[in-house]
Amino acid sequence: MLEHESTPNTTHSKTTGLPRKRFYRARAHSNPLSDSHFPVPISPSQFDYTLHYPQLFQSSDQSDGSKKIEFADIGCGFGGLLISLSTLFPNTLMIGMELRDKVTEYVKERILALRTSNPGQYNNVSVVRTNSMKYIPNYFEKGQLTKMFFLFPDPHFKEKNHRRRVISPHLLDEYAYVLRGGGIIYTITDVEELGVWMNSCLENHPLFEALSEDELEADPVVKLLNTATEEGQKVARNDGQTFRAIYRRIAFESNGKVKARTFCARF
Ligand SMILES: C[S@@+](CC[C@H](N)C(=O)[O-])C[C@H]1O[C@@H](n2cnc3c(N)ncnc32)[C@H](O)[C@@H]1O
Repeated sequence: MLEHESTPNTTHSKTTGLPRKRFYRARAHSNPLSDSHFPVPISPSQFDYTLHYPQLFQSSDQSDGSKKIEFADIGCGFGGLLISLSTLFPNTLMIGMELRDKVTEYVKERILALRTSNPGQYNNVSVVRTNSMKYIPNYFEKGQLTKMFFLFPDPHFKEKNHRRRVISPHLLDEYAYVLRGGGIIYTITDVEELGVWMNSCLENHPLFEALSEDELEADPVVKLLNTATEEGQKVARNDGQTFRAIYRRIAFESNGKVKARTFCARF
C-alpha cells in the first residue's frame, strides 16, 4: 500500500540567504507495518552467502567461510551508497535492505551490470528485499555489523505514523545488538523534524555516543552521505538543507566498564 504524505518545504538559498519557497513535495511511502510476503532466512546462519556473493563464496581457492556482512544500508533505495562503498571498502561485505520489490530488482540488475563491466569488482555488494523493521535479527548476529546506514529515510510526518520510522528507541535496541562495539550508525535527512527525532533517539539511548567533530572530519564515509545516494543528489540539486546524526555503539569490557574508543573507519 502506498501512502502519500506531503510537507511544506521552505529552505533558504545558500547564495542569497533568502527563504526559497517550494511548494508541497509529495513523498510516496511504503507501509513497513503491513504484511509482506518474501523469503526471510530463519537465522543469520541460513543466509545464503553463495547466492549473494558468488565470486567470493563459490570457488574454493577464493572462498572465505568466516567472512560476514559488515555494512548494512537500511532502505537502500536505488543503491548509490552501496556502489560507492563497494570500491572504497573492497574487502568488506555489504548489503542493502529494501522494502520495495521493483527497486530491489533494479539494484540487483545494477550490481550485476557493474560486475560484468568491471571484472573483479563489486563482488562484495548485494541487496535483499526485506522489511528491516521486522527482520534485522534474521540477517545479522550479535556484534556482526560495523556500520549501519539510514540515509534519507521515509519521514512519516503524521504523529500516528511515527511508529513506522526506521529509527526509534525500540529499534535502536535491535541495532545496538547487531552492531559491534565501536560500530557506527549514520543517519541523514532533509526533513528537520525527522533529523531532530533521529538525533534525540540516538542521544538518549544508553548504548550510543556521538562522534566528535574530529572523528567526523576524518571519516571518508561521512562525505558520501550527501552525495552518494539518489535521494541525497535530489536534495542537493534543490539546494536543500540536510541534518545528520552519527553515533557510535559504545563498547564495553567484560567487567562492564566502557572500553576506550577502539574502532575507527577502515579503508
Ligand atoms: C526516501 S528513500 C531513500 C533511499 C536511499 N537511502 C537514498 O538515500 O536514496 C527510503 C527508502 O527506504 C525504503 N524503506 C522504507 N521502510 C523500509 C523498511 N522497513 N525496510 C526496508 N526498506 C524500507 C523505501 O522503500 C525507500 O526506498
